[in-house]
Amino acid sequence: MASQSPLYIGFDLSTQQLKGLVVNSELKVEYIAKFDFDADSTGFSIKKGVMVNEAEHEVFAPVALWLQAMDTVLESLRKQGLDFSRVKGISGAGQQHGSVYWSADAEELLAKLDAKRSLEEQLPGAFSHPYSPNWQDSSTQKECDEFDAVLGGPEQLAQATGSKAHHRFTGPQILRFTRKHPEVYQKTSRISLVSSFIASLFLGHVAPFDISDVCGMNLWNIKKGAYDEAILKLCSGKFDVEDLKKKLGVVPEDGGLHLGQVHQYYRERYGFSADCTVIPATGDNPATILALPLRPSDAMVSLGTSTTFLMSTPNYMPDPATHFFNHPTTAGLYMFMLCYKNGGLAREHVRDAINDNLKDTPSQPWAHFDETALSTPPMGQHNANDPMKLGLFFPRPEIVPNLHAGQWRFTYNPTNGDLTETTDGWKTPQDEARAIIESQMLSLRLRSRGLTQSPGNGLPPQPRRVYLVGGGSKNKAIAKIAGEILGGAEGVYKLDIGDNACALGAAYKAVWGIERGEGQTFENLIGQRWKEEEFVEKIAEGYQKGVFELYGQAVEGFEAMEKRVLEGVARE
Ligand SMILES: Nc1ncnc2c1ncn2[C@@H]1O[C@H](COP(=O)(O)OP(=O)(O)O)[C@@H](O)[C@H]1O
Ligand SMILES: O=C(CO)[C@@H](O)[C@H](O)COP(=O)(O)O
Repeated sequence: MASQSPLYIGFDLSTQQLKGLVVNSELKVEYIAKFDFDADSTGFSIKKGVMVNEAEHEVFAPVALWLQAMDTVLESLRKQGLDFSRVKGISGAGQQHGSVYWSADAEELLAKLDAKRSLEEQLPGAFSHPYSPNWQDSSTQKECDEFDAVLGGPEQLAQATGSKAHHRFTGPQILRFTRKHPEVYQKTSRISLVSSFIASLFLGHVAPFDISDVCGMNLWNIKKGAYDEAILKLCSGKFDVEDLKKKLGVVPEDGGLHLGQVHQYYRERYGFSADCTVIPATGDNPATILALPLRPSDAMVSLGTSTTFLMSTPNYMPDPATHFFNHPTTAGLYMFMLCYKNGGLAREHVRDAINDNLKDTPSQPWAHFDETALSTPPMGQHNANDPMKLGLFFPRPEIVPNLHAGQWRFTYNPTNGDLTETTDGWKTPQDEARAIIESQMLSLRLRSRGLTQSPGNGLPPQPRRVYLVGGGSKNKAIAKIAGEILGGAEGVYKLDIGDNACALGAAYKAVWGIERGEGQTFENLIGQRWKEEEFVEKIAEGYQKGVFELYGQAVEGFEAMEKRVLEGVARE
């Protein structure tokens, strides 16, 4: 007989899909429902979840699409037999940086939701603008230049807000909105992030921003724990800064705060109980670090379409090349993040070139790529005296470092520091299988090395464990090379939850928000219930003496190579 433990829902509203995942108090997944925007929606001209205006480099999503998705996911959970009356908490994970513009009628429409009708039928009038700018948007170069300048330079902006200005960050997006749609901006009553939009739907009124996700706006002064007045002034454009403050609202510090009970609509339509509580939804990356009791010395690498590298750390060390956010649950901790546009797609290019070269597409499409990568020695050095082969593989413009699309190949001699841009000695595409994995992992090691410490026993600074999530985490060749480069005193692990890390993290956040004892941290509560043997699998060794140190030399060459390429591009 099914247990009658309380249940918790985590919603993941990502670029391409909405998921609803239900766990019990023991953290066991009981139900999952998924709505794929391209495959399952009706009435929207979207591709990969978004619409594009190439001329202005705009990427955006229709908000009504998300309403249709929420109606369908709730219906699907009902059809699967979920007893909604057992659900005690709801939280969520939203794609970061996207903003939702609410109309003057929003609060009334949310409050008066009629259980006989769908959200999609009732809420379109709640938005002053039907679209939400997406994280892939790059229309805000002018605004980013202004943001970077407002406190003196990108370093100062990163120091204050955790990041230099980025096209996708919500502050530059809002400033552009005030210019492109001034009348609509004036008619906008509130602005939500995708995360607080999810919470708003369930509360029946506009929810505040989440303490972690607010750091993806370039507006929040992380150390002061308040909006930065000078930046807000810039962001309000020609409009009143006090009015912008009202549109943004206050930001509660507690990530486990009880925002309120689920709205009557959900009680009548689905059978939620009156004591089901809404806990702040956060960004998808902050939610991902909540998918396990991550320790400050652990690292997570998400190998999806893009690559993200996440760590939880007590050290706030902002830099224009990286991101810091408040930790979503634990005051005094921060989330460190690197976000690359070139991840899975770039690896697929090399994989396809290798398959084409062999005139063979095996049923397991990664088989030749993996075999080639593993039979190539580190940096293609067959002998210790051979130069190291290093490259950058960016089929799409990259964020880290900020470079246009391109491919660059070098050789590097660590003994004398000789660095030459050349394809001499490179066997293409064979050498590229290992080189592309090395390139991606060396970039992570370069940018995270200031945050790692020695795990003891005389070992060099490195993560305690490296956890892999996302589509690429199925690949053991990538895991092996990741361990050789990043280390990991205890090894490289895969989270056994397929591609559901952020929905799971959101559901765990709801468990913690409702069931925590006085002062009990997320790590403590989830740590006590976490079943290591069921939830993670060790898939590769981490630190290996000799090879880790060899890659330490390669990091130096890699850093010099990036610098050389950036200088070259600046001269173009
Ligand atoms: N066996 C595999 N080896 C390497 N990469 C893989 C493998 N299986 C899937 N992938 C990669 O996973 C990526 C998709 O990951 P996923 O986490 O689902 O993406 P998203 O970020 O869109 O949610 C694709 O780019 C694909 O190349
Ligand atoms: O922009 C960022 C992080 O800064 C992205 O990681 C988005 O948060 C993307 O979410 P997905 O929908 O791809 O998961």
